[in-house]
Amino acid sequence: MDSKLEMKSLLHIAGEKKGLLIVASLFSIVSSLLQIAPFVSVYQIVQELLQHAGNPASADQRFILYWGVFALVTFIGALIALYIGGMCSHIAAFNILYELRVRLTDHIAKVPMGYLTHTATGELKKIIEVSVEKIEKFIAHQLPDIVSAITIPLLLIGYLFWMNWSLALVLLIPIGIGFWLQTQLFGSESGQKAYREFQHAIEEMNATGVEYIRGMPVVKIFGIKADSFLTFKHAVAKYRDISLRITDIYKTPYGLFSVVVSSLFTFVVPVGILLSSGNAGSQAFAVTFMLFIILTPSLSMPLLKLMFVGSGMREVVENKKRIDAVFSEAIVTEPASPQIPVVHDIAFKHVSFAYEQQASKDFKPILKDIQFVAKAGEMTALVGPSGGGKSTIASLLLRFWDVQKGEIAIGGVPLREMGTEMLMDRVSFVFQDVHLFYDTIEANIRMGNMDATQDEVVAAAKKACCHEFIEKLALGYATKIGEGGTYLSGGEAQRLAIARALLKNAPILVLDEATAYADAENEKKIQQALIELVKGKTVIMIAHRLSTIRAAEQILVVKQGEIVERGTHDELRALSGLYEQMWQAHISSASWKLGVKDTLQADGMKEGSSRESLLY
Ligand SMILES: Nc1ncnc2c1ncn2[C@@H]1O[C@H](COP(=O)(O)OP(=O)(O)OP(=O)(O)O)[C@@H](O)[C@H]1O
Repeated sequence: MDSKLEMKSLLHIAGEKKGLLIVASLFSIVSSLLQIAPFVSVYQIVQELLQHAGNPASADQRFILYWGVFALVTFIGALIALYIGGMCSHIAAFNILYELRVRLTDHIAKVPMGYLTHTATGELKKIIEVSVEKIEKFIAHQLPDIVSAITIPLLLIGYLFWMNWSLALVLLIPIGIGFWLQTQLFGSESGQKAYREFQHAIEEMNATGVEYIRGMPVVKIFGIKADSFLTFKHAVAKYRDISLRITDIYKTPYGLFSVVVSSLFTFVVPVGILLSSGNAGSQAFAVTFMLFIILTPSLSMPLLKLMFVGSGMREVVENKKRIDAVFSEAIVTEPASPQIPVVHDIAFKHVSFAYEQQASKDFKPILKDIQFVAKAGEMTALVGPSGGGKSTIASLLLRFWDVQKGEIAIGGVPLREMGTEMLMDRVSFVFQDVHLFYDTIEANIRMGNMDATQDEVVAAAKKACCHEFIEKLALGYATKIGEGGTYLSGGEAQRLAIARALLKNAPILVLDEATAYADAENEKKIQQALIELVKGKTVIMIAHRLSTIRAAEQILVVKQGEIVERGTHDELRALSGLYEQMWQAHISSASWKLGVKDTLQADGMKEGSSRESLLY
């Protein structure tokens, strides 16, 4: 993006509070002008004193007093204007910050839920906090600075030209050199590339640094030396190299620019002396010359400020791009008049899906032509090798993503025609990673149904085998989860999630590896809780332990994004295919652990399993 477009896109954000920002910029200019005014007073007073150099007592006291008061008043005025300008730009900036954050969170609430993965949430948090803050800083501080840094030198140079054009012309030489150096500094392709790499290196170092600290337990447990955390080490080394390179690129033009712009009067003085030597006795020229010497430092300040505008602007443009990327994320379309499904069977009709867009070079279909019906009130189990696409099928049913080909329907109503709210009303899910909120146990269960009475919450907890451990806590249902409260085991958290789903009592249930974290004692309780949960529901269950889904009405074997086998447990075993291999592997791993007989009993794999007992 070239600098004009950069500025345009920034002004577009700023434009939302245009009026306030114009007022802020005007006050910023007024303040800068008023800050120069005392120098004019000094000029007038010195001129008066010089005119009466022979007899200073004869100088016009009232004139001197007038310019003295003028200096004081303009100085106070400059402070007031600075304050008002600052207030206006800050009010505008904080309003923009507020509106931007509200719009961002609003948009995020409408994007597909699958977008909010673990990594994306960290990145989103950074965008909402840091990127928006950078925009606020730019608008509150840099925008008024840019305006005054441009207008003040222009006005000053105009004034100095009016006073003495030949001397003023001399000033343009170092200023011109300064601007040329600026373009060398920030405008060159190599400079811009180095800056981008520098920013990237900082981000990489931050990200790997956080990862390094998070991974510290693994590093310690496995006795890995810190040196072997190579990604972080490389990131730090890369940052060091780029910092040195960027310093090397910038040091000469940066140093020269600072020197040239800070010492404007070293150019003015020799020329002034030269001109005054031809003007011997001209007191008026001497006084003008002095004015130049007084005013040139005021010219240097805004020019020096401008130098940092380039790098500051680039940073803010990068952050604006990140914000735009969130806004460009497509939102979930909602039907104008949602249709209500009457029955709750689920149909996947020729569904194909890829996480990437079709146009992306990484496009790789994860699901290919998935076709099945999960009948209402029955259990459909998804099994198969890891990475085959089971969780993806479940997440498509929850509309975490929209399918690219085919259609998913509940009771004949396509998900897109149903509306997210209606869909969420009809589906409960218990995932392997249970998310509990930093709130009381009761509030966490109640999330299943905000209107539930306390008795209903307790009843759900009892059915989900949570009541016992909750009662043992000092504050019972009022115990907070997380920091300052209690920490739950994986199995307890999962039972709490089941209680939540029980309270919701939705007709469709999606279970993903619900017993993943459980020990033998916990698992038995989870299974009991699940028996309560699945009663009369349409269930989609992802399971690795085949014994848990043995009595499912339908088992789908998913491999590399395709359903390769389907049927009941017995039908699939009779096929002697992948399911049979998995079943044999399951049996032998169980017998390896406990001995077949014990395991079969522990798993409830008795002949004639019914749906009620399938989860044992
Ligand atoms: N958010 C995502 N973005 C991109 N690819 C993904 C995402 N989630 C999963 N995948 C990929 O999709 C494929 C199927 O993953 P999925 O989790 O559906 O398989 P699975 O059968 O449930 O595996 P497991 O049994 O190990 O949980 C994998 O190759 C995985 O890398």
